[in-house]
Amino acid sequence: MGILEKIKDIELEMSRTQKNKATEGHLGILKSKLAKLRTQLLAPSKTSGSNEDSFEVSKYGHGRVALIGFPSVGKSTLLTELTGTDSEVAAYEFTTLTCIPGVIHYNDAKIQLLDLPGIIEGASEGKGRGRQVIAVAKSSDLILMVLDATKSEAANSTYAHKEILTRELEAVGLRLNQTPPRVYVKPKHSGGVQVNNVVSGGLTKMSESTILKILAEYKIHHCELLFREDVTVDQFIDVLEGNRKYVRCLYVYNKVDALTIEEVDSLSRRPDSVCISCHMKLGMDHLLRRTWNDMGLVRVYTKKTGQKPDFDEPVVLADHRGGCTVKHFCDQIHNTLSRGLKYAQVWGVSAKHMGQRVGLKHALSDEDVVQVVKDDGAVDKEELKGRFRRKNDPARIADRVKKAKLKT
Ligand SMILES: Nc1nc2c(ncn2[C@@H]2O[C@H](COP(=O)(O)OP(=O)(O)OP(=O)(O)O)[C@@H](O)[C@H]2O)c(=O)[nH]1
Ligand SMILES: [K+]
Ligand SMILES: [Mg+2]
Repeated sequence: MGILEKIKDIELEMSRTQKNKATEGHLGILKSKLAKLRTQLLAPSKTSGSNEDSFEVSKYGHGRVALIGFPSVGKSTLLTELTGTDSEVAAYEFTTLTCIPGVIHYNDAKIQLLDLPGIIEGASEGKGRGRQVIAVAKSSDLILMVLDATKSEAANSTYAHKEILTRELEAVGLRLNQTPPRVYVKPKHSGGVQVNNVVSGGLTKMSESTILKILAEYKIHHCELLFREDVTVDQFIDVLEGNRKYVRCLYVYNKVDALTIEEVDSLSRRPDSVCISCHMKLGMDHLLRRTWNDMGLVRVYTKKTGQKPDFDEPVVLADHRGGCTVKHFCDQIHNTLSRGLKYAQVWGVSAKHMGQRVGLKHALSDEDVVQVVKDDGAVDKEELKGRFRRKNDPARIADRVKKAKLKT
């Protein structure tokens, strides 16, 4: 039996199984099996094995945004509108057949925007060019899920489209607008499974026996588990699979020119949603602003002692877990800068007061001004190491001894 058939079988069994306390463990095992099969499906050594028709284009700029959506929702029209790059637009489906990159210039940053072929239900299992499209989505810092607003309320199909696409992306390990579950697994050689949970109110979404059954499915018999969050079975499996990608997603409803004001109003109130019309050039500024906010890019203006800040060319820092720090800023300018830093002075939102003196760990905010003060007296650690190495180099020692002998 092929992987796809096995997946179908398990999905069928799951749909037939009633959800209650008694079946929780069994469902947990089925979900783990499903997750493992899907991971197998993603493994690169598939029949063709080659990725010559992959859509991968090289990364460019300070971040990458992918346009994901059903055919003919207006992805290419949007790319052309935001970047000026031509991508063929037509009324028929599957006009775009490959990945077309463009660049958004916004707030002195360059953001790579990727137009992609439309995807349909079954994309994660290889329908259409679904797998290649999803691979590009996985490599992005933000996904713009483009939806056709005219197909919304009446048939409720925009809702359906959004759910279908979300399911397709989830099937390959993408998690939209979620944070990684705060559950930690420490494998051990013996001692069985030890469950520590620091969640007030305890774990309400799965029992300890379900946890053990799922662990057994992953052949984990000895480990220390720490739950800092009341997670679901699915989230727990995500932790064990370990290959999930957590990415931000904005839902972009295009073609609102064909809707009433009331309909637009209701769509734009949905979470993480933006209404636009490429034809009427509506909502573009708003979309760019939301894109910028979601990417978490930080602009830092540099300043030299006794001079005015340089507001022309900021250093743009990409989102780092735990924020963009003075260290990230220094590294972006030069890889040795942080070593010689005495302190940095900061003006802006992140500073407690104007010109606050801070160290490398200080987290910077967008549009901060930073002045680096170098410690000229301090000897560089790397330089010291180098000196030590040179001094103790056997060849040099031998050389020194030889010279000393010659003198005497
Ligand atoms: N009414 C209206 N039509 C639009 C708008 N934006 C795009 N369209 C039309 O929608 C159709 C599809 O546009 P495309 O940009 O080719 O859509 P796509 O998502 O790139 O399609 P594929 O590449 O085939 O997946 C074209 O006929 C566009 O003119 C809009 O804001 N309003
Ligand atoms: K089209
Ligand atoms: Mg297109």
